[in-house]
Amino acid sequence: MDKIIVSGGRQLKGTVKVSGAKNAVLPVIAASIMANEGKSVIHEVPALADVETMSEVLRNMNVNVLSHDHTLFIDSARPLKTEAPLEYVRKMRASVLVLGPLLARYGHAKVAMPGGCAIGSRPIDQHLKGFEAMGAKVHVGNGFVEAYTEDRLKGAKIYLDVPSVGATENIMMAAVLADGKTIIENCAREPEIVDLANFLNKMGGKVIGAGTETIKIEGVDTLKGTEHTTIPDRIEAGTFMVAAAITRGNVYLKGAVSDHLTSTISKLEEMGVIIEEEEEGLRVIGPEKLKAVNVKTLPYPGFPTDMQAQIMTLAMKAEGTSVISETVFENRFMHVEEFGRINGNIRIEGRSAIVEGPVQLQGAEVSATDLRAAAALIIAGLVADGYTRVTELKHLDRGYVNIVAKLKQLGADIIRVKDTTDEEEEVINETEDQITSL
Ligand SMILES: CC(=O)N[C@H]1[C@@H](OP(=O)(O)OP(=O)(O)OC[C@H]2O[C@@H](n3ccc(=O)[nH]c3=O)[C@H](O)[C@@H]2O)O[C@H](CO)[C@@H](O)[C@@H]1O
Ligand SMILES: C=C(OP(=O)(O)O)C(=O)O
Repeated sequence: MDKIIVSGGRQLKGTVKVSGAKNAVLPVIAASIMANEGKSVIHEVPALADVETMSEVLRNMNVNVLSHDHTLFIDSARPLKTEAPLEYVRKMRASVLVLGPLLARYGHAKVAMPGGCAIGSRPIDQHLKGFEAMGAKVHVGNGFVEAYTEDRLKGAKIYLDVPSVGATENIMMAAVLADGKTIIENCAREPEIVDLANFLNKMGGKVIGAGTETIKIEGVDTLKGTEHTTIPDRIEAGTFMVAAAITRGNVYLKGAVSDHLTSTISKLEEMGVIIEEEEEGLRVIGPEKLKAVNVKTLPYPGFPTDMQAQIMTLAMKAEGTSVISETVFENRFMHVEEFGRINGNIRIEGRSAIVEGPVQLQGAEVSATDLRAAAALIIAGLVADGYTRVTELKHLDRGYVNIVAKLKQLGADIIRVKDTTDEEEEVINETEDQITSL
């Protein structure tokens, strides 16, 4: 088991390039299998475990997927298998995004049923409701969800009970090849939805309204492969913004799109962080003193749940009481216990975390309970006394490209080691020696 060791106290300075967005590229890869002619070429693909898992899901279905230099070449022209087994869904819930494309192209899809996960129960009832409205029969049993239709899917009017990102994507993909018009109401408005709609339209689809509450799709008969560049990862950008702010640093985030980060920028500015828009990205300057803030996570354009743990780290260093409420997932405060280990002063009241600051964080061994908790704990380590050791890095590897190298490039004292105590101790001793000799 690998560990990341961070020694606190360095200000982050310099430039970092934002990678392509995990949550944009995964649905795009899933959608590409609807092409029955031509290859899809996807650029700015982040080198992440989730991208590898999604590529494996496709290969297992007989799709030809090649990866070279941040570009994926996907050829799905030959007949495909229409199943995705549990080994993939267990690694990555986004595997369920092949349901819509397979059902639309082949009239059949069988995918292992994703269970709950660390952050909540995460049902897929809204995805299935959409497929049923389009005429599919859906059967859930023996750990699988299977959807089938003898005729082509039919366009339908679908109202989502919650603006689910995954349900909007799955239904939008299925509807592109359906017969007639589909209207999805109360849909998710995330930039990743817009990116997927752009990709589908380049494949020959007819999708309008992505980015608003209502998406209208006119079904077409066939789709072909196309070329596409993944949008920059707004959550990775936000994570580095917090890292810059907490270390009183000065970091230029090349590629960060301010329009995708409005709520994050607004909350950081409320805390006193200086954010300047430059030609190709954002500059973030951390203040001497941070101010407490109240944050409530909401579907886009509200404050992202995927930034909740990171802003909580910042709140621990801010003067006063911050209230951080999580309304998207019912169990996304597991990092609070880990923050307690490093001297955080946080109590949970219902769906809110009450954060008293500022505290002097103290390095300790902490476990990354989910992807964003991993990033938040690393950020905490940047300003903690001594060494913070972060374990359970499998979550981190799903969603951050080279985070250690990127932070190091900005001046952080950070290293990733294999879990051999000797090696770890050696690294710590060497680092301590270096620091003493400065
Ligand atoms: C790969 C990807 O893009 N993941 C993102 C996506 O996840 P994902 O697409 O899984 O998240 P959803 O938007 O679907 O979930 C939001 C809420 O809706 C509920 N729900 C969802 C579907 C459904 O059929 N029924 C239902 O009740 C969920 O339990 C959750 O409480 O959006 C989340 C919310 O912004 C982000 O945290 C994830 O990073
Ligand atoms: C929750 C997340 O992702 P996923 O939906 O892939 O689990 C995330 O990116 O923070």
